[in-house]
Amino acid sequence: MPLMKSEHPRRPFALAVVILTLLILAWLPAAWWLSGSLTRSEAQRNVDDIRGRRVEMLKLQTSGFADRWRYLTTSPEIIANSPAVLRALAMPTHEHVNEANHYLDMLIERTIGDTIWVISTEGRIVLASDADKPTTLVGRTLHDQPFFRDVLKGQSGQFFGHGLYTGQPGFYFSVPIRVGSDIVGVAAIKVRIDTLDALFGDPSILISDQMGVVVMSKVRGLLWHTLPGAQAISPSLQTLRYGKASLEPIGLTPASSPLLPAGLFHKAGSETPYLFLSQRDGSTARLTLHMLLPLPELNRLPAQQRFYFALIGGSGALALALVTLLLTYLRHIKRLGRQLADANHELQRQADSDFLTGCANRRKFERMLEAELARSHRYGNALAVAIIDIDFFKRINDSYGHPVGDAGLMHLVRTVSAAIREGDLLGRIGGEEFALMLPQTSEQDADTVLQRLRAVFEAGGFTAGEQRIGFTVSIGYAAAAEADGIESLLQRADAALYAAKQGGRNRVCFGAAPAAAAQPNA
Ligand SMILES: Nc1nc2c(ncn2[C@@H]2O[C@H](COP(=O)(O)OP(=O)(O)OP(=O)(O)O)[C@@H](O)[C@H]2O)c(=O)[nH]1
Repeated sequence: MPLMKSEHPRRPFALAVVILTLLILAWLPAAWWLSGSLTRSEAQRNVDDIRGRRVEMLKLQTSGFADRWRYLTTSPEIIANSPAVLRALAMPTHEHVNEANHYLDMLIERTIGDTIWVISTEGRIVLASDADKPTTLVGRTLHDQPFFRDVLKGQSGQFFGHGLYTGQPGFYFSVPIRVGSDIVGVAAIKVRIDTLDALFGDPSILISDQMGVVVMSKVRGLLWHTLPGAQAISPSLQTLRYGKASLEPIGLTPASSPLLPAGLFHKAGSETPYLFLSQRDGSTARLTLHMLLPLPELNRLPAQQRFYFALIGGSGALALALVTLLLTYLRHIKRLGRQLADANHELQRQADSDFLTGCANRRKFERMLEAELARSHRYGNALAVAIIDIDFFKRINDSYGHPVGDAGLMHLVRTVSAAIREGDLLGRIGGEEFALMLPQTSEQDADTVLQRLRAVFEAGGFTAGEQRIGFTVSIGYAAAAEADGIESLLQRADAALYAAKQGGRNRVCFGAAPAAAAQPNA
């Protein structure tokens, strides 16, 4: 029997690699999903944070703008009731006109407006905040402009349009100037889109009018474009109000990427997600402030997901590898331990066995006899020991050769082993000398067993090649006495064997104990 089982040492690790590969294949999709949801929730947190801050900012901008707008819209009423203006209209002397122009100049400074005009009922500008400037429109006629024509008919309020002479777009606020029930003129104030632009430092802010058209944006590409949800405007009205026959939509579509938080937009032609916020104040009911903020950092979400995947997937795979290898290693160590124990057991068996016949050798036989003799002394059990020796064995060796002699020895072991009980033990204690231990066996029982054995050898034989070879055995035995150690017991059996040989061989002799020694359970 080989000392170690010939298991290939790499096999458990090959199995571990297969298991690990399967585990990693199952783990990777889970890690990808995990990294996606981690990226998404982190992006959601960031966007919520930005949205919260930007909404506050937009509210502040809107309320600041609304204050200025309110003052702008109430200015025409102040002008219409100004004594200086009324005086200049009633009595347009050089002095009254100068005084009124000076007043209008002071007033415009306090608003975000660009120009104040007082227009006569014929539509001619008679007073202006910029009357002393070369670019002034004093003396020009505005009778076709809605902010004059409609106001003269009794309407008043806010108008959007393009300057008749400058072509510049802007908002006009105008009211009729009354003396008693008569309309004696129109007070108007204009604020240019450019001026509104300059009010806002933030390029992400834009303003739309009540039609949903962008009327103020620092980003030129957005100006005069329509926002999502804008009203349909007829081409004629578009030309009249905005000086354009067609208005393009701004091109915002809701962004739908699995990694992006909800509520973001894409602008046509750009991959960058945008945050779009709107804020309206009651006093600027016809204007809405918006914030269109690009969030380029969100373009990195796929890269971030890949990074998390590398991190989560990699560390998970590493942990799986370590656990799998550790478990495999522990299993391997356990298996090696088992193999070592088996090998030790086998070594012990071989150390205790006779190399030729496989029965117990002298060392083992004496150890077992020692233990059995101690048991016999402790419990008073009977114990018999016999020594069996082949008669004229030398002749077999000499006649047929040593290998045939060996076969004879093996025949003896086979024959004796088949004839004895399970608790009995046969050991080879010399060249062709065997000892037989018979526990729980009295002298008489031993005699019976040994006589039968002797007879079996006498009648039987073994085959070597073509030959049938027989031999007889001589047996000497002794029964354990109280004072016996294994030496004295074996000595008596040996002396009995000697007697059997002397007595003519092929016989069984008993080696009685000295008279003083009592024999248990004889
Ligand atoms: N084939 C073989 N022969 C062995 C072995 N061990 C001892 N012998 C032989 O056993 C023989 C013992 O011879 P002797 O002691 O003269 O005894 P015997 O020929 O059996 O004669 P008696 O015992 O007096 O009947 C010797 O020739 C040994 O060489 C062994 O392992 N194999």
